[in-house]
Amino acid sequence: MELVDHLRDERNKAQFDVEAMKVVWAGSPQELQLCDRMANLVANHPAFEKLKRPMLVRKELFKNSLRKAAYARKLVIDLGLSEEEAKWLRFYIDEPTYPDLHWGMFIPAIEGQGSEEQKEKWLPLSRNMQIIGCYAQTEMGHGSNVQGLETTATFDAQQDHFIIHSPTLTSTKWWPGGLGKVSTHAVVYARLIVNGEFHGVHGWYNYYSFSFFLYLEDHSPLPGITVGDVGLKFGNGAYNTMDNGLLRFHHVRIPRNQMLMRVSQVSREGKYMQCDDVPRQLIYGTMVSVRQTIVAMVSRTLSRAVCIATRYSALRRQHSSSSLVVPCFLMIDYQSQQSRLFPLLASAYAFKFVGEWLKWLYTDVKQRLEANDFSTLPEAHASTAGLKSLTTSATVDGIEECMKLCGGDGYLVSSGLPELFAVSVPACTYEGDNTVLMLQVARFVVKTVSEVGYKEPLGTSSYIRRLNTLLHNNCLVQTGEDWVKGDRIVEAFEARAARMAVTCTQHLAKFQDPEQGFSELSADLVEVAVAHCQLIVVSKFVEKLAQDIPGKGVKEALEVLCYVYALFLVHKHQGDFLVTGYLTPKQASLANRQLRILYSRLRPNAIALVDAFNHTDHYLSSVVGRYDGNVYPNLYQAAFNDPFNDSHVPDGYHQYIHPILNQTLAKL
Ligand SMILES: CCCCCCCCCC/C=C\CCCCCCCC(=O)SCCNC(=O)CCNC(=O)[C@H](O)C(C)(C)COP(=O)(O)OP(=O)(O)OC[C@H]1O[C@@H](n2cnc3c(N)ncnc32)[C@H](O)[C@@H]1OP(=O)(O)O
Ligand SMILES: Cc1cc2nc3c(=O)[nH]c(=O)nc-3n(C[C@H](O)[C@H](O)[C@H](O)COP(=O)(O)OP(=O)(O)OC[C@H]3O[C@@H](n4cnc5c(N)ncnc54)[C@H](O)[C@@H]3O)c2cc1C
Repeated sequence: MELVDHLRDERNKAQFDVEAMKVVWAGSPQELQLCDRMANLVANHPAFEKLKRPMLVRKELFKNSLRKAAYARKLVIDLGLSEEEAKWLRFYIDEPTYPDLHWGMFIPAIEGQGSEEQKEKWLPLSRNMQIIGCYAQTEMGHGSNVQGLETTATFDAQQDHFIIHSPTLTSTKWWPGGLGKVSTHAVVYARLIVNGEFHGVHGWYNYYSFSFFLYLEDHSPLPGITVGDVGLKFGNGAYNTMDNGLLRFHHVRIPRNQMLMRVSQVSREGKYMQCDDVPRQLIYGTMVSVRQTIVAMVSRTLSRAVCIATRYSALRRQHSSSSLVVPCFLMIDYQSQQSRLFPLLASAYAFKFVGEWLKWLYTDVKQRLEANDFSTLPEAHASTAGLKSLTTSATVDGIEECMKLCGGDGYLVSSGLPELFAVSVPACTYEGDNTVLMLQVARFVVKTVSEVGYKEPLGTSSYIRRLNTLLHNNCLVQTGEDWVKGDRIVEAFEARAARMAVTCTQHLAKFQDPEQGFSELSADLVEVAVAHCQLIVVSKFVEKLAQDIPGKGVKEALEVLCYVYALFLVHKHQGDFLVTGYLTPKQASLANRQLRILYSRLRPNAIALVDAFNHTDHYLSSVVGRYDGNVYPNLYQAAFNDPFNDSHVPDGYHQYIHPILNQTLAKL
C-alpha cells in the first residue's frame, strides 16, 4: 500500500538541501550515519517499545526499564558496539536508567579522581559492568551547598581504615540515580577527619569533601548500610524509571585505599597530603564533564518538541476570521504561532552549535588537565555551568510552549510532549541548580571585570578587553537590514553584557563585605550571567556561519535561524539593551520589525528544518508529530489503545453511579 505523505506540499516548499542540513545538524557525515544506525536499531527492536510506558505503575515501569537496559547491554556485547555507539544506543532507548549514572558519572569520577593504581583496579570491572556504580554527593540537607556535606570519613590508623558515617538525618545521601535499587558500588562524597582534625582547610573552604569508592550491596545491603528509593517523582513514566536513592551509613569501615587519591592522599601513618600540582576544584571535575554532556544533548530534546509542534502546526487548520465555516488557515501561518514557534526552532540549532563548541573546549581542557595544565579550568567551569543553566531552562520552557502550541492535543500523553516535559524538568536542578550555576558565572564575569588592567581576559570573556569601546560606543543600526549582520549582532550582545557586568561590579564595590553584596545583588548578578551566556551562544552561531557549509541553500537557511535567535533575544530582553543605553527605542523596534521579516523567510523551510533533525517516529513517540503527518486517524486510534477504553463500564460504575441514578445513595 502506498503511504500518503500529508506533509508533502510543505516538504516541497523547502529552499535548501535537507540531506546536507542533516549532516550539519549531526555534526559530520560519520555522526549522521552513527546516529541513524543506532536510532533505527532501537526503533526496529521490539524490546524498546515505549508507547505503553506512561500506563505502567512504578514497579512494572522499573522492571521494564531493567529489561531494556539488559537488552541494550546484550546488543552492545553481541554486536561489539563501541562506547560511543553504546552511548547513542542508550540515548535512543530514551529512558533514564542506572547505566546513565554508571557510565556518565561513576566511571568519570574514578577516571578524574582516582590514582593510576586505583584506575587500573576499578575501571576494567566498571567498564565490563561486573560492578555497577553511582555518584553519591547530594544529601538530604545539602545539594547546591557542597561545602556543607555532613557525611564523615574518619581515618582509623590502627586498622588502616576509614569509617564512613552519617551523623545526622540531613546527612543522608539523597537523590543519587541508580543508588536506590541497582548499584553495587558508589563514589561517596564525605568530610575527611584525620587525627581528630578536619583536613584540607583552605582559603575558599571551611572543609572539603572527599570521594570514596564504596561497596554497597549484593542484593541486600551490607551491615551498617541503609539504602532505598526516594519515592515517586513527577510525571507518569518520566524519571520514575530511575531509582534515585537514599543512603545512610552507620560506622561503615572501608580500607584506606578506597579514598580516591588523585587530588589528595592519607598515608598509612595518617598523614594528610594534598597534591601540590592539582587544584582542589578537580573534585568537582565530574560535574564539569556531565554539564558539558548535558549541553551537547539538550538541543536534541528541544528539537524533538519543536519537531512535534512544527509538524502539527503545518497540518492543523483553523477558521479564518471572515469565514467561520471554511477552515483555511494552517496554524503555522498565524504570525502569533510563528513568533512562539520559530524562536524555539532557531534555539534548537543555536544550542546544537554551542554544544559542539563546548565539547571542543572541554576536550581541550581535559587534555590540559592530564598534562597538569589547569589554566583554562575557570573558563571551562563558567562556560559549562552557564550553558547548562541557560540551555536546560530554555529547553524546558520551550517544551511547555510546544505543548501549548499544539492546543488540547499537546496535553495528551500520545502527543509525546507531557512525558518529555516531565523527564526534562529535573535537568534545571540536577547537576547544579540553574540559578546557583548562573551565580557561579556571575562570579567569574565580575572577577574578570575587576581584574581588567592587570590580567588579560581570555576566551569567552575576551570581549571585556574592549571595555572602553563597548561602554561608550552605541549601536550604529539605521535600518532593519543593518540588524542581519553578524558582527553587528555580536557587538550588541557584547555591549549589553559588558555594560551590565560593569554596573553590577560597581554596585558590588559599595559593599564592605563582598559576600553580603553578592547575596543582596544576586538577582541582578543572575541577569549579568544570562547576558554573558547568551552572548556565547549568539557568537558561536555567528562563528559557525563563517565556516564553509556545503549544500544548496543550507547556509542561507542557517543565517535566517541565527538572526531569528539573536533578534528574538534582543526583543525579549530589550529592557536590558535600552536601560544600558546601547540601543535607542527606534533601533529596538527596527530589530523587532526585522524579526517578523525573518519569520516569513523561515516559514517555507519550517518542515524541512525539522526533518533535518532526522528523528525517527520511535524517538518522537508522538501521534501529532508523525513523519507522514497522518494525525487524525492515529489520534482516534490512540484513544482506543488506552486500557481505560478496554471496557465501556469502568470499575466503580455500578457501585458509585447507579446509586446516584437510582436515588439509592442512602445505602452507601
Ligand atoms: C532539558 C533536557 C536535558 C536533557 C539532557 C540529557 C542528559 C544526557 C547526559 C547523560 C549523562 C549523565 C546522566 C546524568 C543524569 C543526571 C545526573 C545528575 C547528577 C547530579 O545531580 S550530581 C550532584 C550535582 N551537584 C551539584 O552540581 C552541586 C552544585 N554546587 C556546586 O557545584 C558548588 O557547590 C558550587 C555552586 C560551585 C559552590 O561551591 P563552593 O561554595 O564550594 O565554591 P565557591 O563558589 O566558593 O567557588 C570556589 C572556587 O571554585 C571554583 N569552582 C567551583 N566549581 C567548580 C568546578 N566545577 N570546576 C572548577 N572550578 C570550580 C569557583 O569558580 C571558585 O573559583 P575562584 O575562587 O572564584 O577562582
Ligand atoms: C532527577 C534528579 C537526579 C539527581 N541525581 C543525582 C545524583 O545522581 N547524584 C547526586 O549526588 N545528586 C543528584 N541529584 C541531586 C541534585 O544534584 C540536587 O537536587 C541539586 O544539586 C540541587 O540541590 P538541592 O536539591 O539541595 O536544592 P537547593 O540547593 O536546596 O536549592 C533550592 C532552591 O534554593 C536556591 N538556592 C540554593 N542555594 C542558593 C544560593 N547559594 N544562592 C541563591 N539561591 C540558592 C536554588 O536556586 C533553588 O531555587 C539529583 C536530583 C534530581 C532532581
